Amino acid sequence: MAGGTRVRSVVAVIEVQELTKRYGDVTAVDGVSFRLEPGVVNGFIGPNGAGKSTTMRMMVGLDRPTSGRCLIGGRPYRDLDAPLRSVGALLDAEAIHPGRSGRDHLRFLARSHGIPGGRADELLEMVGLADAADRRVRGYSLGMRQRLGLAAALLGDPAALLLDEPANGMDPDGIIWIRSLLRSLAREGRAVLVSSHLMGELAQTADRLIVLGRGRVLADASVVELLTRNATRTVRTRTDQPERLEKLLRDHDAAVARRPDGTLEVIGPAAEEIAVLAHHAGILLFENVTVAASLEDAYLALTRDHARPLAGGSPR
Ligand SMILES: Nc1ncnc2c1ncn2[C@@H]1O[C@H](COP(=O)(O)OP(=O)(O)OP(=O)(O)O)[C@@H](O)[C@H]1O
Repeated sequence: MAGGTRVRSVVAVIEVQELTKRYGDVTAVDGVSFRLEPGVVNGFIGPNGAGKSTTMRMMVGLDRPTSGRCLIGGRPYRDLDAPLRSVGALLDAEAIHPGRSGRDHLRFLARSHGIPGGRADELLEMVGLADAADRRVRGYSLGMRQRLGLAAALLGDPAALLLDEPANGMDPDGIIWIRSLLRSLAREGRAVLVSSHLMGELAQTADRLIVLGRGRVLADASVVELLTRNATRTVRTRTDQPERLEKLLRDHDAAVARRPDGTLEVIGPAAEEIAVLAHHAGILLFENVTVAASLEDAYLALTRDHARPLAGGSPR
């Protein structure tokens, strides 16, 4: 990829400071602060309507904050000398002019920013659109538009990337491709912010996760920290005396749920402690395993009470 080895002149640290956006009675973004460092993939995750897109739009000056600011290498986006070299953004893949070909779209953007036209062809190749480059964007699928949007975001070889749901509309191969692309962009020293409302899309890609709910940051931590702090360890235990074991565990302050097949799901004691208790009580265990805590569980636990009621429906 272009620019991988050269020293970057643009500082990629991005500081979002107390950003707030109100639309009438709705506070879409409510005092959001975070910092993006070079070389890190930051997952920006939250339920529908949490305020991810609005935050990202404000970061590049597409929406005006009610209060707060975003500084890119110490300056607001509008004051950057070469914005496309500082921040590449994919915010709305549908916004591309439908009558132009993919190649014309990129060449037009390149020309208006003083970037050589050859860079457009290089990027079309990289995002897998070389064969479709001369077709009108009108005929592109959503996944193809996302690829074109990504190429546009990368035109200026930017130090930071803001990508709003880039995997939306991509096929499984596309999703795998985008994961490895984001990792390699970060390895080259770029700061990456990538949003999704699906933890599965970010779990294997992000180093850090910024979790948003109802316009507020609920967590900003590394994937490992988030897992240890928020996921609950469960032990699955099977015995021929489930009633006795359940009572014994409850007497030792464990939370126990009995499943229809008779296995017990235990929250509290570790598998070793359960084995020792059962042994002393003369209860035989057929199975006693720790069920790995998933990032999805941690995310759900965090956002459970922070889904925004969506118009015409109940809170999700
Ligand atoms: N132009 C607007 N006018 C009025 N309300 C808006 C506008 N843009 C966003 N909102 C509201 O702000 C809130 C945050 O929306 P936003 O699109 O930023 O959330 P999101 O986290 O990106 O959601 P999704 O995952 O669904 O894309 C929502 O309640 C939304 O309805």
